[in-house]
Amino acid sequence: MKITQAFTFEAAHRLPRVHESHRCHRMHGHSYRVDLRLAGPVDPDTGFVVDFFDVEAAFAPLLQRLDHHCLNEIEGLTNPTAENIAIWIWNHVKPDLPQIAAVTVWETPHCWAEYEG
Ligand SMILES: Nc1nc2c(c(=O)[nH]1)N=C([C@H](O)[C@H](O)COP(=O)(O)OP(=O)(O)OP(=O)(O)O)CN2
Ligand SMILES: [Zn+2]
Repeated sequence: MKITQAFTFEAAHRLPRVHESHRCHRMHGHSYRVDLRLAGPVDPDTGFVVDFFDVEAAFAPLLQRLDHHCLNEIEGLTNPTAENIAIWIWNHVKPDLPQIAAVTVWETPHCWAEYEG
């Protein structure tokens, strides 16, 4: 069974590795969405793979580090592409949510990166 919980945060970033003529070289912001997908058996007692409340609690400290921050200033996110943000979230959330199966980072409603570990 797979379950997914979505979160949103606002953040600023710039992409230091693109050419200075690329508009994303300049500081700008996005309303990000993060989907955490978890996979595993349904517990016959609870009916849950994982309680959504537990997913929320596990992700809360990371959300706090991301929301209304400049992503480039976060350790491990000096090049904060959607791909690198997805990997960073995976690496930080995996110890508390071992059932994690995919992290999807939506930079805009049309562009996203999905990491499956
Ligand atoms: N593979 C990737 N390509 C790009 C990434 C990325 O993370 N991975 N990131 C960017 C920039 O961050 C850029 O800001 C993306 O936003 P954009 O698609 O330009 O959308 P905007 O909302 O900023 O612009 P509109 O076209 O006006 O909606 C670029 N490439
Ligand atoms: Zn951007």
